[in-house]
Amino acid sequence: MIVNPFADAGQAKKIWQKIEVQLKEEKVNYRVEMTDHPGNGVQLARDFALHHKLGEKWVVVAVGGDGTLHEVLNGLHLGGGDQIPLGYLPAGSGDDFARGIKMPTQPLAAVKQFLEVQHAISLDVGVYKNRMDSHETFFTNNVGIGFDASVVHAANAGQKDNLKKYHLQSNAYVASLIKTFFRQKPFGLSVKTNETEQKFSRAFLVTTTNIKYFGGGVPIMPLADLHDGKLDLVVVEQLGAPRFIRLFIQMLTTGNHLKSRVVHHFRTSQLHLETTLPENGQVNGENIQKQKFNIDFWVTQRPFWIKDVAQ
Ligand SMILES: Nc1ncnc2c1ncn2[C@@H]1O[C@H](COP(=O)(O)OP(=O)(O)OP(=O)(O)O)[C@@H](O)[C@H]1O
Repeated sequence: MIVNPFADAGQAKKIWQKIEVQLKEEKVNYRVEMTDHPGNGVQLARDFALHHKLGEKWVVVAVGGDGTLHEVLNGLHLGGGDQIPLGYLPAGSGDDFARGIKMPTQPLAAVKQFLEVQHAISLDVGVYKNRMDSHETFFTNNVGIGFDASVVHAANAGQKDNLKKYHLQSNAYVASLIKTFFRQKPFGLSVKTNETEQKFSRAFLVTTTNIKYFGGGVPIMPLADLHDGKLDLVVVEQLGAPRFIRLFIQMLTTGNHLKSRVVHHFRTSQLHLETTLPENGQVNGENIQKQKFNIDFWVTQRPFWIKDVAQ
C-alpha cells in the first residue's frame, strides 16, 4: 500500500486509518509506505518493483487521489514492474479514475470491492513522449494542454498557499475557472492520428483522455472506454464566454457538447500533437511544465487489481 496522507488536503490520513482497521479485520497481509514528499510515490513504487521478482504474488495499491495513482503507475514502470498488478483505493479530492471505472469513491465501500477481486484485469493506459526527450510517461486519466491545464496550474498554486483543493462545487473553483478563461489565449495546434491530419488556428482546450472524466468529475468524454485500445482527443476551439458557459453546462448534464461546432473529437490508438506556442500542460491533475508541445501518444495495456465493471 503506497499511501499519500496529504491527498484531499490531508483528509487521506484519516481515511487511511479507517481503511487499515478494515484490512486488519479481514486479515489482509499487507505492508504500508507513506509518501513524505511530492514525487515520493514514484520512488516507493520503483523501489518495490526493483526488489520484487515477477511471478511473486504482490499487488501494489495506490491510496490517494489521481496524482498518487499517477506516481505509483510511473514508479512501477521505472522499476520494470509493468506486470505487477496495480490496485487503487480512492482517497483524493477529485478521484476521476475511480469515477471512470465505476469504483465507489466512498473509501470503505472501495475497500470492500477491492477485497472481492479474484484476479487481475488488463486495462488501457495512455503513454506520452515529448519528441525533445526520451522519457515516456504513462497515464490512467488524461493529459491536457491549454485551458484545462491552466486551471490545474492555478489550482495547484492555490493549494501550495493554503492546502485547499478546489472542488467543482466550490466558489473558489468557479472563480478560478472564470479568471483562467479570460487569461487563456488561443493557440495553433496540429493533430495527426492514424487516419487523419488536421490543423487548428485557435485551439483553446486540448485533452487526450483514457477515461470519461477530468477536473474532478467533469464528463469531458462520455464515450471513453478503458478496454478499447484507443485514446479520445477532444479539441475545443476558442469561444466567447456565454457559449463557454453553455458548453460547460452541456458537459455536466447532457453530453451534447460533443455536437457543438467548436468541439472536435478524435478516437485513435496513436496521436501526435504540436502547438505553435508554449502552453500549460497537466497529467492526471499534476502540472506539466509550460512548453511548446511536440508530443506523441499511444496506448498500452497493463494489469490492474480492480473489479471489472463494464463501462
Ligand atoms: N507527504 C506529502 N506532502 C505533500 N504532498 C505530497 C506528499 N505525498 C504526495 N504528495 C503530493 O500530493 C499531491 C496530490 O495528491 P493526489 O492527486 O493524490 O490528491 P488530490 O489532489 O487530493 O486528489 P485528485 O488528484 O484525485 O483530485 C501530488 O502532487 C503528490 O505528489
